[in-house]
Amino acid sequence: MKGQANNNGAVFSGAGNRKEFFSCVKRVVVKVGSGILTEETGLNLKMVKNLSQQLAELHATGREIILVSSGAVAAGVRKMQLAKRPTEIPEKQAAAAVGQASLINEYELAFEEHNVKVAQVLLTRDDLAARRRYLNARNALQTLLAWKVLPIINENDTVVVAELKFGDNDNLSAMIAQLLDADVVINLTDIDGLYTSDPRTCSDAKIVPYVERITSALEQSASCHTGQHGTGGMASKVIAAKKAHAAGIPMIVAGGATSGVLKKIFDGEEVGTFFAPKNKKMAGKKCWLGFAANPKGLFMIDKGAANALVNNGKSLLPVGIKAVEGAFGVGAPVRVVDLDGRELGIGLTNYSSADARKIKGKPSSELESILKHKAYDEVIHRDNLVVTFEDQEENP
Ligand SMILES: Nc1ncnc2c1ncn2[C@@H]1O[C@H](COP(=O)(O)OP(=O)(O)O)[C@@H](O)[C@H]1O
Ligand SMILES: N[C@@H](CCC(=O)OP(=O)(O)O)C(=O)O
Repeated sequence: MKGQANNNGAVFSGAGNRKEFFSCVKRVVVKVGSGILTEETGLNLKMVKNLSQQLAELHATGREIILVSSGAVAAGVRKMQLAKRPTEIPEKQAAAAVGQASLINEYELAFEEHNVKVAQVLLTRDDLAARRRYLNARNALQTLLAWKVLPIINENDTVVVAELKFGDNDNLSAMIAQLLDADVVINLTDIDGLYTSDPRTCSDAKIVPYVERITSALEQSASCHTGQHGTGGMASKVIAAKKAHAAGIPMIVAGGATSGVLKKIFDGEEVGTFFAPKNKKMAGKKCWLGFAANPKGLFMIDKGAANALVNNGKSLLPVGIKAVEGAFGVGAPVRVVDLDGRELGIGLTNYSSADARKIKGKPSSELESILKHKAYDEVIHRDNLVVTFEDQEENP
């Protein structure tokens, strides 16, 4: 049996055991996409009310719910009666500001009907990249949950610049689940799950009810074609599922418009696509390092070192480093890639980029004579390394 308990006690023990798993789920991140939240005239108020009611029912069972809601840009576009979604960044950002106000206002009104208090949290990638700010965000969100308030999160689209974007809310919801050690991510979209290929272009596509591991073939089957208002399509959901999987958190992609979808999911019905988690939970600090930290440079390593890191749980020694890129100091997060450029992991470096360039390819016994000092044998110690590479078809 493949199962494991997390902090909140939810145990996933394999396909076919959804009911058992969901009966133990305590903390859940629900992500809702733009497509189902908007209609011709603006926000789809019926949908906002319907989802709020379902979420309030879940909240009343004592579960902790974090809502990641898209829809600000789409709502702003409609409110400003723009002919189409703007392509210019200032207009898109202005539309997000207009739309976010309507979005949170409608949620607040809808949740008030059920006596649930909500809070608006707008984040940029930068807020989670710095370790201290990551912990700040976690403390604030945990306080809201302790107060029984339901946080409604979106990317702070109005101020964020391209290189600091989460990219899409699928990704953001997986990172929030890691930040808060949630039991599950439920991604509600305009289609009832992952199909064998994009049903918009392939009429004989079939739904995939269960994904044990995300292979590159599966990634390729999920295209980045979106609905009218979406960002990232199914591709970004699969990438998000991969991040959640690596942290030991399952994710469900399901149709948000399916009647009573959340109840069905919590009753253990086989709706949507269930992405299984890895059978070992990743520690909070490693989640930050692997998925939120902003790498400042890169180590390219040889085959032997790649094998030692990925398959044998070893630290990175200077002898295996072939190239160093970037300018960084001691303690910075650095990406580790193999000779083909595939990311193997991210770690906190014991040596600056300048020193790493001097010692690359050298045995640890020579470090002292080269640098005139030697703090560590390892360039990245195992305890400060997150292996993100997971490809069952081909090991490095
Ligand atoms: N393999 C696939 N299975 C299901 N949907 C897919 C697939 N590939 C692409 N898609 C598209 O992804 C869309 C959902 O993504 P998106 O529009 O970004 O939704 P959201 O706004 O909910 O994030 C679907 O409408 C569908 O056309
Ligand atoms: N932050 C943006 C949504 C970005 C996004 O990922 O959209 P979607 O693919 O619809 O979940 C907004 O509120 O419009």
